[in-house]
Amino acid sequence: MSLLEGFPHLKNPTLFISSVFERYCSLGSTSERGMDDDVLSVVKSIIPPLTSKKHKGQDGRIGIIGGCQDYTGAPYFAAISALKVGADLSHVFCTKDAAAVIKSYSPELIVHPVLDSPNAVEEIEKWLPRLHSLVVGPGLGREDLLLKTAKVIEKSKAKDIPIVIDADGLWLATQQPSVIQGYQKGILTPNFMEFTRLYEALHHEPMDSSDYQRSVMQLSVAMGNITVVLKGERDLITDGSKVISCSTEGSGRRCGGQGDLLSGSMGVLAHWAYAASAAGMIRSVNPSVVAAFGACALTRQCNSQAFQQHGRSTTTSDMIQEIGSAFKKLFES
Ligand SMILES: NC(=O)C1=CN([C@@H]2O[C@H](COP(=O)(O)OP(=O)(O)OC[C@H]3O[C@@H](n4cnc5c(N)ncnc54)[C@H](O)[C@@H]3O)[C@@H](O)[C@H]2O)[C@@H](O)CC1
Ligand SMILES: Nc1ncnc2c1ncn2[C@@H]1O[C@H](COP(=O)(O)OP(=O)(O)OP(=O)(O)O)[C@@H](O)[C@H]1O
Ligand SMILES: [Mg+2]
Repeated sequence: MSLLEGFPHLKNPTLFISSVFERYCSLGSTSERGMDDDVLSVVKSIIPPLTSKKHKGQDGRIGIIGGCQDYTGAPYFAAISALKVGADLSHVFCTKDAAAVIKSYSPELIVHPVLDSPNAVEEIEKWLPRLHSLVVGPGLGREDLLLKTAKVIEKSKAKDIPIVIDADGLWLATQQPSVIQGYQKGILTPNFMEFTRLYEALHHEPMDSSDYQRSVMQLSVAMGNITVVLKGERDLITDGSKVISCSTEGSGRRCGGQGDLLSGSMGVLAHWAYAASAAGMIRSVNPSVVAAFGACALTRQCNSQAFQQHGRSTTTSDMIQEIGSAFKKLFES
């Protein structure tokens, strides 16, 4: 379908983008394919052009907070995915013993072994003015590091930086919802278990598993209308006003690490979406929702492409190899 079909009166692309989004949000589930196309067109509009006029760093300096003795893969997957999506620099803030391991996976990442140092918050705070967005949680663990992380989140909010909270960052949000509650540039990306824990902590009752759309909307509202992405067979995305779903075809392969690819990608897209919004290129659309949809579609497309080649042996590293071509197929064609 032509993008302007149904909107012949709209000449202004900004208004057009707002309108397709409104139309998407208010439709039922019967024409999801067309709706996906409409939201994808909004995502396309936030992607910065590649020009010779830019300096290194302008398309994104992303920080990942996570990486401890047990988990080194998760922060690596998130950080390398951010680079592969198009960020210029990707920083990982992890513990000392995780740092050497993460560095050895890739020379492309900047790795700061600070998380378990006594002045961790100050060490990370130094970098915040140089970061465009933060992804908190992949491979962070659930121990005392969480307390330091809560302080970093507070400092980042004060600087108005988009913050994606995933994995063990969601454990922290479950213990202490106020750390992110009401912060409009915050995005939560729970899997089913993480969502259930968070829902039950906030609502003090079991979740109604017959109506996930309602539950995800309720959670977003309880969290002060921040954007929540419930990952699953269809990813449900809401900022508490409407629920949109992403059902880009993936595969039946559920290897660990796909969520890290998702949160790392979302970190970059959140920066781009908020930059596009600040420049007046998108209006009446929540940039967090746009970023969330883009990252979900991309992750699922990577999964589908990797599965076509590797079948049951597909791993997250295979999906990361597909980021370039999946991005091109979804957003640049
Ligand atoms: N290679 C790595 O280093 C990886 C580390 N990871 C890290 O591992 C830590 C724990 O993450 P988890 O995702 O395991 O945390 P959770 O405590 O949320 O565990 C989820 C568990 O629930 C199960 N589950 C998921 N969906 C379900 C559903 N619909 N119904 C029933 N059970 C379901 C999963 O099998 C998993 O064991 C995090 O720090 C995370 O970042 C993961 O990101 C995976 C990759
Ligand atoms: N049943 C499913 N069908 C298709 N895609 C799915 C399904 N479940 C999850 N996904 C996709 O996989 C991606 C990661 O979701 P998942 O629930 O595996 O996250 P996670 O448990 O946090 O992963 P990780 O192992 O990285 O922590 C999401 O983009 C989601 O769209
Ligand atoms: Mg996860």
